[in-house]
Amino acid sequence: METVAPSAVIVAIDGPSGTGKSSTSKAVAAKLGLRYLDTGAQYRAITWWMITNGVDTDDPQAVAIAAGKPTIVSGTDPAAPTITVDGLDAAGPIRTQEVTSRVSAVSAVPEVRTLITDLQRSIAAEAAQEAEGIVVEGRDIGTTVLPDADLKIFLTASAEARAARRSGELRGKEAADLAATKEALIKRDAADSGRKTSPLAKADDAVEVDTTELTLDRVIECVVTLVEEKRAGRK
Ligand SMILES: Nc1ncnc2c1ncn2[C@@H]1O[C@H](COP(=O)(O)OP(=O)(O)O)[C@@H](O)[C@H]1O
Ligand SMILES: Nc1ccn([C@@H]2O[C@H](COP(=O)(O)OP(=O)(O)O)[C@@H](O)[C@H]2O)c(=O)n1
Repeated sequence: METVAPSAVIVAIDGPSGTGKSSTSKAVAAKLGLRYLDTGAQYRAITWWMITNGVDTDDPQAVAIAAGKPTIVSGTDPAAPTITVDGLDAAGPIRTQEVTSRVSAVSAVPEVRTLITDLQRSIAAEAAQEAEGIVVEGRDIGTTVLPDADLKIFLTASAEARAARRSGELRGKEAADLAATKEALIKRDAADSGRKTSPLAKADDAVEVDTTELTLDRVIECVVTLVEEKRAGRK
């Protein structure tokens, strides 16, 4: 029988791009001594591998055939999360506009989702056994990857607020104007929400938090309180 640390807590945080999933999840995990997993980084990593290995990301069959080839490893320290592909540091390359524009097509391929979902579940199981638990952020964590999570959060925010946050992060030659950022973001949300396999969706039992008018600190505080309430309720 699996041994799970008695206090281990599994937190799923989902939502569209720019709602604050990564910032919130990292901070909550750091504050509460939990591990942290950025599942979007894993889909970005496999997409980066497809691009650098000449796989046509618009060809689902080609992506499916290649899906098992790269080895993706995620480091789950919230203070310094890492991601490698075949031993190479992928943290920088996975954030390019090219990867961002192709990741929805790659992540919609069922073979890709099966492989990455299995990887995510094994990382979460390890964190529940060997650590205090984990905060896992993505699009389908509460609905599909970890349906038995102790706490599920679904973050939302207006498209305007999300685009403003995202374009504030872009620098130099990759800087896009606000309208273009908003358009790209809405297109990616539509692809992620509309795909057949495990679309972006709020789980029925998730707590929805609209972050449009909230500071990041306020969102973090709110999620920390919810996790603490969960832990207290189990004692
Ligand atoms: N509530 C908030 N108010 C203002 N800015 C925020 C808020 N939450 C996150 N941000 C900022 O928005 C950007 C995107 O946040 P991020 O956590 O990467 O979102 P996601 O992981 O959902 O795409 C970051 O620059 C972050 O600092
Ligand atoms: N659990 C997840 C996480 C991400 N993804 C895919 O990966 C992409 C990148 O996710 P991300 O979290 O890095 O995106 P941002 O919101 O940070 O821009 C998403 O647009 C989805 O296509 C997914 O399909 N399922």
